[in-house]
Amino acid sequence: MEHIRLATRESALALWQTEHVAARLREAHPGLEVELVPMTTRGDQVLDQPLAEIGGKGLFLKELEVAMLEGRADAAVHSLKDVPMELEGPFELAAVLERADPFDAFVSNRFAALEELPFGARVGTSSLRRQALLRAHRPDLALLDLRGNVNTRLAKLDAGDYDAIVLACAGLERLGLGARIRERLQAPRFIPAAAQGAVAVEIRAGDEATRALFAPLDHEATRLCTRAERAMTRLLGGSCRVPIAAYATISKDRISLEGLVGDAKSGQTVRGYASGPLSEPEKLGEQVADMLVARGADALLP
Ligand SMILES: NCc1[nH]cc(CCC(=O)O)c1CC(=O)O
Repeated sequence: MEHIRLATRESALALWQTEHVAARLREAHPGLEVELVPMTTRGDQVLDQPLAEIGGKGLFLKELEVAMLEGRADAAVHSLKDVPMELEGPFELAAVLERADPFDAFVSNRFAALEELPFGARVGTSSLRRQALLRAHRPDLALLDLRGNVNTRLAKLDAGDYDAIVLACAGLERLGLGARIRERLQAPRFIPAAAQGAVAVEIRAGDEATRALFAPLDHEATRLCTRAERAMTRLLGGSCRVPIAAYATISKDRISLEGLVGDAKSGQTVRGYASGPLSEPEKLGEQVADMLVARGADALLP
């Protein structure tokens, strides 16, 4: 193969991530011609409704998958966080790149940390997981919906619509906006969404030539951690409609997984934790999912 076309969303973050994949590909295969094929998705178009309400899995994937099926693209680059826990149709993941900062960022023009917000402050986020975690720590806050790409969200904060907003550190840093992070909301206090901070490459299932091109970009530790996180989330019926958090780390030859199920309205949370061998990340995900259910998570799930 001398030429490869990468489907991408048109947001600044998506373009950065796809340019990053393109650069890594050119580095791994000198002489390979890499072309970007930008497009918009339904998730980018419908901005007046919370994602949890638009529903439909893979809101950010469909148009990119159609482009692959119609032969207009050979691969699609996604934030793995936005990829459904189970890929639908004839697709597979060819690579999961090394994860950037997996945590959420507290961003504010007036306050240096979540704990410094005054009683009843207005915080913007439309992620049910972030709402549940914010409620759990600060039941007094007024949580307001906030949609749109990273720059749109920052513009709404700057316009004074919110006292603070919460979004992914990885997205801010990739866009050169790391200086806007006032506090990193780290685990175990704040657990991220499955695969937050990881970029993945999707291809047509069985396309071995394309899969081989991406093999050098795959990062084993990130792949193992995100497999455990995604298995746990999938077993709990996870989508954007439920506040589910999952975060795995590797130390030596063990993988550890922290899981959480919450309720965005009440701020109630159930937590679970386990560790296991590197060879069975899905089994670890299943163990933590079972633990969460045994501790009452099903009462919080729809
Ligand atoms: N849901 C949108 C989305 N998908 C991935 C990221 C950030 C980058 C990443 O997690 O890899 C974001 C923005 C955000 O959550 O603030």
